[in-house]
Amino acid sequence: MGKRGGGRRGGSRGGRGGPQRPRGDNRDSRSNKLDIPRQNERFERYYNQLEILSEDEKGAFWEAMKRDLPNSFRFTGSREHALAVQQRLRDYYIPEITSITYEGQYVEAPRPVEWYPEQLAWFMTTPKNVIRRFKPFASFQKFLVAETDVGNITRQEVVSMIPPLVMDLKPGMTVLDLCAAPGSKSAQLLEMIHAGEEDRSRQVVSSSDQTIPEGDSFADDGRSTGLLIANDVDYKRAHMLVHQMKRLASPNIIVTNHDATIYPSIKISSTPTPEGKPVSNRYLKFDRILADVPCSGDGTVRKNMEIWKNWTPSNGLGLHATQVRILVRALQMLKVGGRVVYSTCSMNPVEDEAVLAEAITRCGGPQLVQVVETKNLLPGLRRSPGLKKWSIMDKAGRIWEDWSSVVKGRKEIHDDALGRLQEGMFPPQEEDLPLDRAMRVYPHMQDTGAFFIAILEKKSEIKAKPEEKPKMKVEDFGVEASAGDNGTANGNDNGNGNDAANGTFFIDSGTPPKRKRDDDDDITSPLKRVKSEENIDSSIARPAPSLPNPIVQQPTQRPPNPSKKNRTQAFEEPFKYLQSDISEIGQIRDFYNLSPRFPLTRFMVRNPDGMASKNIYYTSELAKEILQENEGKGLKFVHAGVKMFVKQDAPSPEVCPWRIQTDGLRLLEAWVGPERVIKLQKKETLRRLLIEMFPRFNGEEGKQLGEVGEQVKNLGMGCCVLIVEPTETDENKPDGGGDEGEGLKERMVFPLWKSIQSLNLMLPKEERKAMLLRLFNDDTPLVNMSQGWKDAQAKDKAKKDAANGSKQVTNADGAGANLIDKLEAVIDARLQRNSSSPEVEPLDDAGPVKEVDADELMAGVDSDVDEEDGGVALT
Ligand SMILES: C[S@@+](CC[C@H](N)C(=O)[O-])C[C@H]1O[C@@H](n2cnc3c(N)ncnc32)[C@H](O)[C@@H]1O
Repeated sequence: MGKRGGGRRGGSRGGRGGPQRPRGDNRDSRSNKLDIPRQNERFERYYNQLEILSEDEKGAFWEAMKRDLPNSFRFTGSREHALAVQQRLRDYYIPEITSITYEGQYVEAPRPVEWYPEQLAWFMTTPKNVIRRFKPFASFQKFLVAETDVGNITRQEVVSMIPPLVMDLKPGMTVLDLCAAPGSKSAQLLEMIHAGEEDRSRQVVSSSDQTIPEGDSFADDGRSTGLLIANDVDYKRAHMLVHQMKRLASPNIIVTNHDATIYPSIKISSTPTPEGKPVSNRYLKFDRILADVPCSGDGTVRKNMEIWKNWTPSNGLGLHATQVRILVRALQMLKVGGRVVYSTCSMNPVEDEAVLAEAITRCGGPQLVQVVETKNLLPGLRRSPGLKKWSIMDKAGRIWEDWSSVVKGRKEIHDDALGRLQEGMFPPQEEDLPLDRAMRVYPHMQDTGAFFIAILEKKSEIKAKPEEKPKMKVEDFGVEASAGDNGTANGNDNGNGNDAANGTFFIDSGTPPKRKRDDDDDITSPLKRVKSEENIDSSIARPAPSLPNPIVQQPTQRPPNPSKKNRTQAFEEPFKYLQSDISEIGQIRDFYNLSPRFPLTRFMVRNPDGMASKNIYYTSELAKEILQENEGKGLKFVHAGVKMFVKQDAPSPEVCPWRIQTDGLRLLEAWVGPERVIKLQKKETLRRLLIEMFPRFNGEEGKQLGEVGEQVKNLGMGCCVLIVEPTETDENKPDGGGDEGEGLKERMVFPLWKSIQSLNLMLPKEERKAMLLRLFNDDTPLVNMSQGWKDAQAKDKAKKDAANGSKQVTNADGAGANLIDKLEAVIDARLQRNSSSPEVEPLDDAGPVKEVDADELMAGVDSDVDEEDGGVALT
C-alpha cells in the first residue's frame, strides 16, 4: 500500500497534536513529569488485593510499573516496503550499534518484538548515558526521524499493537474502528486490508484475460475490495486521524465523526435479492469491529506519569457505562459470524471483564455472543487470562466483593460513593461465562505497558435489551440523590456526558447519556433518525463489487462555510463523483493511455459543484457506494479518497494538465500505457534524480542521467511514471554485501515531470532526503539545478553582453533560448509551488551530527502524534 510523505508533521514537538512548543519547554515538562512521585496508596492497594498476580510476581510488576517505558516503533506501509526499510536498520545501524562497548559490555541495541509478524515492530531500552556517548545513535536517530517524517516508521506502544493482530482480518473485509484517533491501530488495520494488493495487481497486469486467477481477492482485478471506517467522536481528534490515514494513501478508508454509543447505521445500495425480491433499505454490517474504547488508561502509567497523581477508583467506574454502550452498539452492527475486538489500556476489571459480561448479557447471553479463546494467538507474547472474579473499589476507597454487599451497605453507609456502583460492574452470576479467554498483558511480562484484549464472536442475530436504569432509591443512599449530575456542567456535552470539544471525558459520570436511546433497534443518529439494520433481512449479503452507472450529483447549495476560527461544528466539503465521460477524464485516459481495466467511474472531487477543477480523488467501489447512498442522511464523513490527479498549467495543448499525484500513483501505475513509462535500473541514476531538482536532460548534463536521460528524449512533455526496476538480489549482489552494487533491490515508482529542458522527480524534499539516507547513506544537500543553469546563463549572458557592448541578443536562436528559459522558469516555479514538488526554500543541510540523549533519540520521531492509548484526561 502507498505511503505519503510530505513534510515534517505540523507542530512536530507539540505532543498530542498540540501547538508547537519551544524545545526547552518540552524538557521542562518532561523533567516535571519525572518529578512525580511514583506511588498512590489506593492504586497500589486496589491492584494488590485483586490477586491478579502471584505474590512472587507482584514485586516485578510494581517495579516495572515505576520504570520508564522503552521506546518502540513499527515499520509501516506495504509489507514489501516496510521490510525494505527494516532491512536498512538491520544491515547498517544495528551492526554499528552492537559493536559499541561500554564499561566492558556491549550496549543494548534496538530489538525486534518477538511475537510481531515478520519482526516489523522494534523496541529499545538503551539508557541515556550510553546514548550520549556514542555517535552511531545520533545517525540512527537521523534515520528514525527521516523515515518517520515520510511515514515509513510509526512510533507506537508495543502493547497497543496487539488488538489489530488478533482480529483475523482478511483483505476483502469491511471493518469499523469505533474509537480510532489518533489512529495507530487504524493504520495497522488498513495495512491488513491492503495485504498482497500490489502483487495481485501486477499479476493481473502481466496475465492475459484467461490466466487471471479466480476468487474474491481478484474480484476487482487484484485491488483490495475491503473497507475501513475509522471513527472518533472528537472532531479535532478525527482530523488527527485523517492526517495519519492520509499517509497511507488508501482509497479503502472513510473517516467519520460520531459518538460510537449511537453510531448511525450506514445505508448501502438497494439491489434486489438473488431471487429478485426488491429490498428497499439495506444497511452495512461489518466483518470486524475494533472497540478500543476510552478508558482510565492506568496501563499507560509508565508513559503518563500523571496517573500516579490522579488515579482514583472513580476513573474506571465513570467510564463503565459508556464502554458497555460502545460494545453493545458494536455487536449490533456486526455480521453474524463477525468479530468485535474489545480493548483498553486499563487493568481495571470494571472497564474490562465487567464490560464484556454486561454487554453479552444485554445482547442475549453467551449463546448469541461468544468469548473467543485468545491463549494460542501471537505465540511468544506473555499474557495472563482474563479474570472471572474481582472486587470493586468505591470512590471512598472501600472494597466491595459483590453486589449484594453493596445493597446491604447502602443501608448503613451514608455517603454518595456507593451511588457510583452498579450491579453490572460485578462478576456475572453466570459463572461459566468464559471471561478467562480474554488476555491481560502486564508491564513486567515483557517490559511494556499494560493492555486488555478480548474477542467476541456474534453467533446469531441479536436484539439488545434496553439499558436498565440504576435501581437506586433515595433511601438506598441515606443521602439526597442529586438530580441531573451528568457531568455536563460546562455545557459542552456530546450527549455522552463527555466534553468532545476538548477531548476530555468526565470519567466520574456514571449516568446514562443525555441523548438516550429508547430502543436499541431504532437508533437516532445525531442529525437524523436512521433506521436500524436489525430490522433488515440480515441474510442479504453485500453484493460483490460492481460498477454501477456513474451518478453525477446535482450541484447542491453550498452550506455557509464557517470561518476556521468558529469551526466547533464539523464542516466538510462534499464528496461528488464524476461522470466517466466528461472531457477531463477522457483527456487523462488518453494521455496516460490507461488500460480499460482501470475503473474511470470512481473519480471524485471535493467541491459542491462537482467540477473537476483542481484535484481529482479516487476511492474504492464500496467507499463510493457508501458516500453516495448516505449523502444528506446525517452521516458525518470527514475524509475519503486518495488524491490521484492535480491540475496545473500545461506548456502546450497536447500536454495533459492533470499530473499524477504520488499518493495515487501506486493505484494507477500498473494501468498506465508504456508510452508514459520510463524505467530506471541504475542506482546512480536514482541518486542523481533524488539529489538534483530540475536536471537538464540534454547535452552533458543529460548524459549524467544515464538510461533515464536516453529514454526521456523520445517522451512527450508532461507527467510520466518512473519505475525503478530491482536488478539486485541477495544472490547477485557483489562480494561484501552492503550498498556497493549498481542496481537496486526494491521496486519503486515515482511521478516524473518532463519540461522543455529539464526533468523533475515529483517527490517532496523530506522523502528525497529519507530515501538518500536509506538507499545511499547519503545526506548530501539537495541541489536545485534550475538555479545552477539559470545562474550560468546569467553569467554567460553578462559575458556576451560585455563582448557585444551590451547589445541585446536579437538573433533567432538567442531569442528562442530566452523564451524557452522563461517558460521553463514559469513551469518550474509552478511545479515548485505544488504540494508534492520540492518547496522553494533554501536547501538546508541535515546539520552536523550531535550527541543526543534517550528522550531526544525518539523526540523528533512522531512527536506530534498522540500515541497514547489513554485517550482520557484524568480530571
Ligand atoms: C483509547 S483512544 C483510541 C486509540 C486509538 N484506537 C489508537 O490506536 O490510536 C480512545 C478514543 O476514543 C474516542 N472516544 C471517546 N468517547 C467516544 C465515543 N463515545 N465515541 C467514539 N469515540 C470516542 C476518544 O476521542 C479517543 O480518541
